[in-house]
Amino acid sequence: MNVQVIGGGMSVQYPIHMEIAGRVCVVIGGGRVAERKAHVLLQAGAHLIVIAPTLTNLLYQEASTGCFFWLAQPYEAGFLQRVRPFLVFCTADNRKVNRMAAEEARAAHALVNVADEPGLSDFFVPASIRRDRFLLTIGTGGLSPAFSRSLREQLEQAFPPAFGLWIERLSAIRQEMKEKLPTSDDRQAFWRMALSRDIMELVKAGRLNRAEVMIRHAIIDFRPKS
Ligand SMILES: C[C@@]1(CC(=O)O)c2cc3[nH]c(cc4nc(cc5[nH]c(cc(n2)[C@H]1CCC(=O)O)[C@@](C)(CC(=O)O)[C@@H]5CCC(=O)O)C(CC(=O)O)=C4CCC(=O)O)c(CCC(=O)O)c3CC(=O)O
Ligand SMILES: NC(=O)C1=CN([C@@H]2O[C@H](COP(=O)(O)OP(=O)(O)OC[C@H]3O[C@@H](n4cnc5c(N)ncnc54)[C@H](O)[C@@H]3O)[C@@H](O)[C@H]2O)C=CC1
Repeated sequence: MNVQVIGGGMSVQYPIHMEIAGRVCVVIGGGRVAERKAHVLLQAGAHLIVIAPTLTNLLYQEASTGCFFWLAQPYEAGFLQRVRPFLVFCTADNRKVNRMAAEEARAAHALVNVADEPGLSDFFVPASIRRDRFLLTIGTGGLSPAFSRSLREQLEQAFPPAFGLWIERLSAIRQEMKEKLPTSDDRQAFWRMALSRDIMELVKAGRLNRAEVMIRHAIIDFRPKS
């Protein structure tokens, strides 16, 4: 079969929320940047290995309680070939070490993030707001990480903890609607109508019961096309 690869050439990034639970991920370096990357990896359930001669105090405590495996030494060539990780983060404060590790990671078919040379990265880490399964991410294509952070700080308060519970409730109603409305077009029309601004305001105010009642009223009023 003759397969043609079509497209490519655009220099904007593809947004993706990745499942990494149980996958082996390696962070090289144990400083402030490593700490940020490691925490998001641990939250997502990665099997984390950190390779660094020194750790921040917080990472040291976490390593001591078994949150991740700490290889307490400088990065050594050959390690990534043996471990074959899924994701590799090069965050040493040494450009040569990061470059060498990135090259080896790529040879081992891992996806690589290089903290001091964005041009060598397969992906960037966005700023994020998480409320359980709800996840909002912000990126600038590497142009201004400080802007990503500042916007994240400004948006935090617009997403109260109730968001996590709310999407769990929506998921339950969604399952019910799959039975009530058999066609995908009707379900799409229903949710576009039901998730109104009023509902969003109720959720933001933590009034989840009231918001759910309004959605359930919308179910009664909804007239499917098919
Ligand atoms: C390309 C990318 C690669 C990657 O790391 O994935 C990258 C690269 C670099 N960052 C640098 C600096 C800073 N990074 C931050 C903060 C964050 N950086 C993050 C991501 C990313 N940073 C990716 C692009 C994301 C995007 O597209 O916007 C965040 C969002 C996520 C996270 O790291 O977890 C996290 C905020 C988390 C939060 O709080 O919400 C701050 C602000 C601060 O710390 O206050 C500064 C100082 C100010 C400044 O320089 O802007 C430098 C120069 C280093 C140097 O000068 O030595 C490089 C290298 C270069 O640009 O050459
Ligand atoms: N991408 C990003 O978000 C950012 C990237 N940076 C860049 O990231 C790098 C790290 O910054 P910080 O974490 O603030 O530095 P840091 O000084 O807090 O930590 C450096 C870490 O690298 C480790 N290290 C040094 N040599 C090593 C080796 N051979 N093998 C393994 N680990 C080694 C040290 O033990 C230490 O844990 C710098 O190059 C900095 O320019 C800085 C800020 C943000």
